Amino acid sequence: MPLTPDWPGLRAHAMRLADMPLRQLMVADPERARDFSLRVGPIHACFARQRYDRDALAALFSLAAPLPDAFRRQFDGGRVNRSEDRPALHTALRSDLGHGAQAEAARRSARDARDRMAAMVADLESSDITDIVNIGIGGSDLGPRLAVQSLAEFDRGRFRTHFLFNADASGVQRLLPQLDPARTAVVLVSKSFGTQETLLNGGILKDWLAGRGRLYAISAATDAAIGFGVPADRVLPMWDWVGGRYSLWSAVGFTVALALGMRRFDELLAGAADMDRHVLESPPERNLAVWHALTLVWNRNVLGHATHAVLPYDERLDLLPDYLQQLVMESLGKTVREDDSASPVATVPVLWGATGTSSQHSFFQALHQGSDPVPADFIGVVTPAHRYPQSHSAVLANLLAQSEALANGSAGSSPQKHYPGGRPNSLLLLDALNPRSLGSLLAMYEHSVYALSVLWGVNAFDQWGVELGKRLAGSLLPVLAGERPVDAVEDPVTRALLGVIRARQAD
Ligand SMILES: O=P(O)(O)OC[C@H]1O[C@H](O)[C@H](O)[C@@H](O)[C@@H]1O
Repeated sequence: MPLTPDWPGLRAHAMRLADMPLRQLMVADPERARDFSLRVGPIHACFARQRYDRDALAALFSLAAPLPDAFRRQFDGGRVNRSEDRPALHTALRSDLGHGAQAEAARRSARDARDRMAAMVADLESSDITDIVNIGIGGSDLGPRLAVQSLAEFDRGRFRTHFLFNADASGVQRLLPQLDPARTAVVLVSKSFGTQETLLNGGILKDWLAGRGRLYAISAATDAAIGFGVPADRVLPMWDWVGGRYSLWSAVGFTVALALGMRRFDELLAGAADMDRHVLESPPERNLAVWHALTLVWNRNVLGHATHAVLPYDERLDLLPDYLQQLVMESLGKTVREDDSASPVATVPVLWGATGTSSQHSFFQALHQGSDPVPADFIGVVTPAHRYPQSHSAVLANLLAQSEALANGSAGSSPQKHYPGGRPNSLLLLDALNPRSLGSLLAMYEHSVYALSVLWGVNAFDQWGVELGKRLAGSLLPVLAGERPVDAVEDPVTRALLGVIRARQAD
């Protein structure tokens, strides 16, 4: 049963704790820092700075009853994507925990694709190709770009990698002069092979290659990719049972494998598989994804916080907030439940964020003294990959200080200098940032998102909300190209704006 606004006792707990300073919760329960923490593989998670105590937490965990079965259903290939009547078997791309024919068949396809991908990586390595251009958007871009960027220390340097994602061709214009078409491999990543941005950039690059270099595609629409001009033996598969934002673990990670090598790519998958096992086999109270999801429910539905920040204290994780925005907001940005009823409770918070320490010098003022408390996930890395220990100590000191300051606040000498505190946050500390720990971290968020979708009763695996804008853009394209008159546009505001654009372009 999805959540309803009258969950037993939760609001009563929240009211009981409403006036209690977060600092007081620590004083009242000296074991809290230890007991509100969880270690899973390379991740130490700390929930001690959330606005709940043991009794409230116990009540919150009572919501987790449906989750173990729901996880099992997803891993086994149950049709958890109800609106499209499909399973969501991204877990079969990296672990062998799913039972039954569906999961087994998915694993077989995934293994075949991985082996073909490994052969293609080896073939490219022994070629004279120097540059890889990955073209995709959303789930066909953010995962590979995040992995390549955040794991740059593991890049073997065999290829230079580039990413084109936006319809805005400024990126293409800047990139092409740096490349030699004869030594460039273009990788088109598109599950649907119908995405406007990808086809636009792909078309430009295909013309520029003019038969030189190499063209690859990763797609579930193999025929469309071949029709576009990609040789059949250079098309790697995707499947309708993997959502774009859950697809890093598939051949969508081709560019990651080219940058880091297959061994590192397999480590990324192994890290995700470690988290899969943890999530599937741990009881809710010791289950990191469940605890993470319930904490979000507490902050969103019980305390009413409308936004949530992700604050990685490591510049290599610069793209993580963007990646999680798609994962969380595209999966959970829905208010109609799977049975078509309207959700009686709020669902996804606006997720946003940026790396510390730089964001401390931009938006942290509002986090400390703004009118809306913003719950946050602080993400830190214990051991750096560089040889500047003083800098790293500074980063960790700031991470710990900000988490503490937001939670505890401080009485000021004047109202202007008063820090109210009471701003809840969690910490996720990775031992080090490497393929395995990144895989575990991303998989944890995936499972947390799925748990939330079960609790809210929404489908985490469709994204109907993005279609209307695409349709409208498609109908405006001929007008902008001058093939249809502006007058044919129905909406008066769009019509007026098109008039302005036309007039300016004619100047
Ligand atoms: O991989 P593609 O089919 O090109 O899709 C790329 C992206 O575009 C769509 O608009 C969806 O909102 C995303 O979920 C998807 O990842």
